Amino acid sequence: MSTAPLIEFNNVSRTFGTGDKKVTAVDDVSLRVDRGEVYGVIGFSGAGKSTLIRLINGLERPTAGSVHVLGQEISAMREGQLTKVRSRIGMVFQQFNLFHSRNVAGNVAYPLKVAGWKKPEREARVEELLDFVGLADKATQYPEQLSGGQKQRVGIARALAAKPDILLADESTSALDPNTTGEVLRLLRRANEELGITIVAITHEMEVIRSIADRVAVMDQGRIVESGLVYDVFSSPRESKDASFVGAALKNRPTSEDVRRIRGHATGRLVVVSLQNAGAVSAVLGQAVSHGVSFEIVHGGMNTTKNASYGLLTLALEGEVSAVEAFVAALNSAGEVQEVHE
Ligand SMILES: Nc1ncnc2c1ncn2[C@@H]1O[C@H](COP(=O)(O)OP(=O)(O)OP(=O)(O)O)[C@@H](O)[C@H]1O
Repeated sequence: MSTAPLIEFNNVSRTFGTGDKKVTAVDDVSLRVDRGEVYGVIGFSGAGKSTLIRLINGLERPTAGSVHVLGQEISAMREGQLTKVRSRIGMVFQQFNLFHSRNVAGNVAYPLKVAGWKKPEREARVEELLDFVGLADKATQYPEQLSGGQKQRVGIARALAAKPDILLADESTSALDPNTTGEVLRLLRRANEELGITIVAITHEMEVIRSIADRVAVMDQGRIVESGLVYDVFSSPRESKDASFVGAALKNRPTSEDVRRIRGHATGRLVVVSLQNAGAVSAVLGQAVSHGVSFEIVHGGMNTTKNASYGLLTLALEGEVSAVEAFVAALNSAGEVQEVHE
């Protein structure tokens, strides 16, 4: 099997407007998404996530750089050539975008009709998909009769219908309540694991990245400020070069705002310790008294990603300078310690 990435961005920028009104929505982004992975992109509103996803299916064109999808340079294609590549990309939307005049089966069948599937094959495929998303009993119902989570499951079945290679999920759970969010995320994860589909999920919700992504890119003002395996990005106590609020929030590292709040009640040396080996860290914390040090946990906690736990604790340490120094050294042997800069 080819090891070429399924999606590759090379120094891609997309600007809108000119002069004073110029906005750089995507700024010199390079990334690659491999076959079979779930790639998450997280950032606040306006970070450039939607523009990035639209560059993948050719709805936007870069102002600079190139975008390759499924081995073809999509950014260099004429409109007419895009149809074929787009037929191999499914998309799930925040607002579901279902056809209200069609029932559930009709919505799922739609892309198959467009792709020219014959009726018997279409019907068999729709049945298979509704089974997969757990809505076999809702085939003849209409979207307005469904809950938000059910609507999104129809959206996912429709996106998977024509057996695409790539699924783009654009804030797929942002319109849902927490319970339903879990249900939809579990379904996306199954689509990846059981059907082998490559997923690119853009979101402002950490929960989405934590539960389904293998790798994550943190986007801020059009740039990717940090990227890597979710576990590595979330568990590293280091601040990124372009320390961003998103990055701090992702890792549960205190922002300067948090530090000001912490300083309202805690004195002492502030350190962040990584909980990659939580048992070892607890053991050291248990020895604080014998070091002549007292500590207060002022920020952080444990979290879980798709396949591991991680966490960062921020501690305020009190005691003689040398005692605190020795205690920090002991902590550092259990989990990486970083000072909190104020
Ligand atoms: N067609 C356009 N014309 C002008 N500016 C645009 C256009 N599309 C996006 N932008 C601007 O580019 C920046 C990035 O927008 P984008 O929608 O990609 O961000 P986002 O992270 O997806 O945010 P949101 O979640 O709010 O959609 C914003 O400042 C936005 O106003």
